[in-house]
Amino acid sequence: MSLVVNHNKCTLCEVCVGTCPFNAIVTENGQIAFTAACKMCKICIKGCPLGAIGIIDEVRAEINKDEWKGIMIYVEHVEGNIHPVTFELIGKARELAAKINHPVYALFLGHEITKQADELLKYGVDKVFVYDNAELEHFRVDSYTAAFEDCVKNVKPSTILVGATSVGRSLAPRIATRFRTGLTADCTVLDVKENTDLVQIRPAFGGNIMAQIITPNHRPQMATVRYKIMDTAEKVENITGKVEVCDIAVEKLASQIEVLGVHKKEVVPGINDAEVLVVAGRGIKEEKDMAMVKELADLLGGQIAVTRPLIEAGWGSHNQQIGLSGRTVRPKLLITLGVSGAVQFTAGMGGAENVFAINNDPNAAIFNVSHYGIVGDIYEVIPKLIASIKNGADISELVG
Ligand SMILES: Cc1cc2nc3c(=O)[nH]c(=O)nc-3n(C[C@H](O)[C@H](O)[C@H](O)COP(=O)(O)OP(=O)(O)OC[C@H]3O[C@@H](n4cnc5c(N)ncnc54)[C@H](O)[C@@H]3O)c2cc1C
Repeated sequence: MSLVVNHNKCTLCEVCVGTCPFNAIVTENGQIAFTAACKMCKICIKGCPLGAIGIIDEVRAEINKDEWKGIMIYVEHVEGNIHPVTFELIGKARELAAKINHPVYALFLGHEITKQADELLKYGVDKVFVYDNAELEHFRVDSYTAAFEDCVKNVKPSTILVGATSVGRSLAPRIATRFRTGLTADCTVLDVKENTDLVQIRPAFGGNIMAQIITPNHRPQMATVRYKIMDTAEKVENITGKVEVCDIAVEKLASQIEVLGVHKKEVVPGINDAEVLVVAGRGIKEEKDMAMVKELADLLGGQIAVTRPLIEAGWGSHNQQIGLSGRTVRPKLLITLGVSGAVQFTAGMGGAENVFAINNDPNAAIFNVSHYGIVGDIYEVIPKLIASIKNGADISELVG
């Protein structure tokens, strides 16, 4: 369905412009026009004093899926230092591409980055499209969107995968809007059908269902994937891929954003990169008991993470929270202390190599996703664990 204006009736009174709650109606070239912000609420139809706005059923143009080929990943980087989520996206793209016999593409935008593009070829990318341009030195979303759009128009990839990072979450919806296509955020599983439709699977309704989303009538298909969800691509023995440096008119990269300066944030090791995590849950009764959790984490050379109730209690910072509304982690060892194992929590820890749960409820869901478990009171078990580590207990098997 779409809205149409009968220009014989319309007198450009602009009542519709004023009544649209989404500011989606504009006067363009002396005519009323609807922008992409239109939500089809139809208030304008009722509000038009001349009855000049109507609705028509659109005949959906059939998409020729054969015209769209390749799985493209967006290369996230800061000054050429490639973010590890990129290699995870390549790993998934290679797996999907092998199923449908498509090539794997990488899109690399920035300035003085062409040399680093070779690094991507080592991971089995068939072609790296590089836009190496002074206008792309800093991440300015309008310039990056323009270059991204240019590449998608020229290459016509069937699927685009972007890391669900701050940059990716800002860029991917803009590209989806430009191509009027679908975008599924924070996918946890991706698969592809024989007809090249991407099966995008992600938790929905607070993690209570796993939604399967497909984009059967549009191309490209787009998904964002969180860091630490997919496996990193293996390096290939024989590099066969190529780097293609792309030209784009400088005017297309014009930006409304002026970068006045760049202040680098101090890099604080986060729970995402920790090899050992000790997770405190609501089984911890008082804030002072966090000292016991810290002692255990320190002895194991690890970091403290928490469940959401502890953030709400103010006992941890948001960047320590694991789960659906927190971080995704993949440590070698994850010890949970008084954590029930709600789906919203376990959604963020599925990739942990060894999960060791301590809980006094033998029926706690956490035991369904743990490799080792102790049914017991954390206030008895943790001091014993700390004492035995201090006495030289060998935990190397767990920590890898
Ligand atoms: C949309 C949405 C998003 C959410 N996102 C997140 C998220 O990202 N991360 C997150 O963590 N939660 C999230 N939640 C909340 C989530 O549903 C759970 O409420 C939360 O994970 C429970 O935390 P918990 O396991 O610490 O507490 P509880 O569920 O209260 O579990 C405490 C556990 O400790 C055990 N216990 C108590 N005392 C002891 C003891 N002395 N010794 C041993 N064991 C003991 C109990 O048996 C129990 O199993 C979200 C919820 C919603 C609705």
